[in-house]
Amino acid sequence: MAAEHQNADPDTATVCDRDSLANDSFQDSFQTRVFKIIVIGDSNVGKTCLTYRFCEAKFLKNPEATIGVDFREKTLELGGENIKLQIWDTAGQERFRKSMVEHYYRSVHAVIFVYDVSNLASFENLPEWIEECRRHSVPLNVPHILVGNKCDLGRGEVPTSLAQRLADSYNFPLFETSAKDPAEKEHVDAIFLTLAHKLKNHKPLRLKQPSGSTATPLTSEQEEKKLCFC
Ligand SMILES: Nc1nc2c(ncn2[C@@H]2O[C@H](COP(=O)(O)OP(=O)(O)OP(=O)(O)O)[C@@H](O)[C@H]2O)c(=O)[nH]1
Repeated sequence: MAAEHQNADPDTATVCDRDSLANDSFQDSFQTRVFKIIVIGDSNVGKTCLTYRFCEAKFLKNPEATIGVDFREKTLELGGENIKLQIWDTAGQERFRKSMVEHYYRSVHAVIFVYDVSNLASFENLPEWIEECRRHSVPLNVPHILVGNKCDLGRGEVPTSLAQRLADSYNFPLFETSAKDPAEKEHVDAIFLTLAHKLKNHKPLRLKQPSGSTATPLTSEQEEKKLCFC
């Protein structure tokens, strides 16, 4: 199985949030605060490619449909503090979500909703994804972001004005970008950086070290990579 598309073991994947209190970040052994971000939306909108673009700074060619969940991690240095984003890339296809849905939403710190600007149905389905979050008790006060992906294909199906109206109605920030277009890399980074800044100030530092926090990211090399945006 390719390292970049390894599906997480549900048991392993939930260790970190099982041990953390709801909506509290926890510190890993390197004194880094860890935050869980879930990426949700219809199948094929580019959730995997967006996550990969941010974590690996590349466009993932020929991704397979996500089964259950993949997760990746990236550590950022913000204002002298290490912030680790643990990004849960969830399956859009219903048949691949069933057994995992409860895990996605548990102890989540932020939510990214993705639609495809060239696919109106993926935009029209957003309220259902938002409703699913509510059903699983994701607190309203955790940061939520709306992302229109595939802007390289044009916004013919979902103009910015339409997307902005929906974003305003929920009071979510809106980003439009492309995981494919290398020139959009900074915009993709900006999505995750915006969240990291919000999360950094969101909760006081939690000092307790969770026992057995052995969640395994897709690749270990991501942990080594640190971006300094100070
Ligand atoms: N043109 C274009 N294609 C993209 C972009 N992002 C992703 N794709 C393509 O869209 C398809 C689906 O991408 P994925 O990232 O696997 O989509 P997903 O939302 O993770 O899909 P599921 O795993 O089924 O939920 C692939 O063929 C990608 O190459 C983009 O920004 N522009």
